[in-house]
Amino acid sequence: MSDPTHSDVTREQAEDAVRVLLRWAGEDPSREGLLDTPKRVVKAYRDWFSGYEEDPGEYLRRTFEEVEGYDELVVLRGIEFESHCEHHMAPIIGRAHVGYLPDKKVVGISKLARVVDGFARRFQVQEKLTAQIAHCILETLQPRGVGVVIDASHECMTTRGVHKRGVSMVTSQMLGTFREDARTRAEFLRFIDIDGH
Ligand SMILES: Nc1nc2c(ncn2[C@@H]2O[C@H](COP(=O)(O)OP(=O)(O)OP(=O)(O)O)[C@@H](O)[C@H]2O)c(=O)[nH]1
Repeated sequence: MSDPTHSDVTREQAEDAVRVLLRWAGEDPSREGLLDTPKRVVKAYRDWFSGYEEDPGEYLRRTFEEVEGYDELVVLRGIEFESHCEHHMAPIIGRAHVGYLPDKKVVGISKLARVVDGFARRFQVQEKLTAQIAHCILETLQPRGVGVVIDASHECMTTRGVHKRGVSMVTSQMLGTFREDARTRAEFLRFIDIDGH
């Protein structure tokens, strides 16, 4: 496990910060059950926040030329993701639905899920996450339109704060034809049928 390339904080310092939080909560970080906890937490953070090491747009650079004639809607729905809210550093668990109307360039479909993860694995606000995914696809793939809908639950309001379970937040970002043409947008929304998930 290496330190993030952009960070000026070492792994040892990050582990010390975890020990401080444990002590602050009333724990003894030197008791046996907690000895390896700082190491585990830092490892988990490298996983949860690996998005800072990525340029998600890079996933969309390789396109399929053989399918250049395809000019209808492409939708990947129900992309599970895990993120963390930047307010409480609590998990955001949800699904993203991503569609685009190609203009010559078509990508490998898994790359849309990689773009979602690249932005989700950072500290986020759901509206920002939704917009970042849509704008990244628009700028890199230059399709005629992009639509992103995210349906997610925020642990900052289920396990703490207002303690409301079974609540999900839905956000959408429509760009290009998805914004301008009601029929394209309606077809996308019909395809994703978010209540069906
Ligand atoms: N719009 C939006 N709000 C979010 C998101 N994630 C967390 N929040 C909200 O951010 C707000 C932060 O409000 P504050 O009043 O500063 O924080 P707080 O005292 O912890 O608020 P409570 O959660 O109400 O206890 C809360 O209302 C959260 O529910 C998100 O992705 N989008």
